[in-house]
Amino acid sequence: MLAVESLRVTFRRDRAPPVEVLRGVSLTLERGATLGIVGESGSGKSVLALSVIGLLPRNARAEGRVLLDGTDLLTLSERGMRDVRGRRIGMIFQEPMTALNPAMRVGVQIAEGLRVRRGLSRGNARTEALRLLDRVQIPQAGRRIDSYPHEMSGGERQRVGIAIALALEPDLLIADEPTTALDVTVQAGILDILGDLVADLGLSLILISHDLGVIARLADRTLVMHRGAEIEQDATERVLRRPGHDYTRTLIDAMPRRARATLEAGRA
Ligand SMILES: Nc1ncnc2c1ncn2[C@@H]1O[C@H](COP(=O)(O)OP(=O)(O)OP(=O)(O)O)[C@@H](O)[C@H]1O
Repeated sequence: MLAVESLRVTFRRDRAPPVEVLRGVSLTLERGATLGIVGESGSGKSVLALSVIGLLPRNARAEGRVLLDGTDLLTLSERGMRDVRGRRIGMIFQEPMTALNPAMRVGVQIAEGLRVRRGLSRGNARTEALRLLDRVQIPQAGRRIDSYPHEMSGGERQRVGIAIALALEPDLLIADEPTTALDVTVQAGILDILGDLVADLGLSLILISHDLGVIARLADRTLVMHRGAEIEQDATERVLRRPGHDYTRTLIDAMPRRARATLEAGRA
């Protein structure tokens, strides 16, 4: 469903030469599949995600093609891209607090997209918001629907972020470091939810993380990035068992001990 072809992104800077931060990256993603993108900070993972959803800053120039079911998103107008964003491609960010309005009850925030973009009545939008909160496993959703973001834990806020993305029924979700701000047990819960959504709803998922342990839990295929370029891209199991590059080996060595133990057990 998604094919990125030779994507180059350059940032213009005042009086300094432009910097190329993506240097010809290509990837493909099948419907219902999960692609992991891993690499250290600054390798270009977020810039790649922003290119796909058309949210690059104004000083950026993108070349290449980003094909969603054959349509090149880089050629769409801002208005055309607004239709794609949310409805076709949902985005989940690292820090859910920045994506949520602190002064609005979470149920209202989920319902807003349902009313404005899916045309649901106020009552139906609330019912659907409740169903979505259940879907992302917020306990006592009937009561929590009227909570404000600050009344929820970090993990619950991220679940609300996922519910907001799901509300528009996208067929592709991009999760950029969705668990980095959370502690390990909460992290596992969020990853389980994302895995269930892919399995139950047939969503495609791009999961971005600097942590190969996170990627290994969910991704069928993994793209390893370094300094804006692809290092390798293959079935996740292959990347983990037979890394084709020293850089990938460094990332495997940096995996938390527990994730590595699971991997070793799988190998034995
Ligand atoms: N608005 C911008 N203007 C100029 N350079 C930028 C801008 N945004 C990102 N960059 C540069 O692009 C490069 C890639 O950044 P990006 O955020 O994609 O990395 P990343 O792999 O997602 O890292 P992190 O995990 O820290 O977010 C970095 O060198 C960064 O400094």
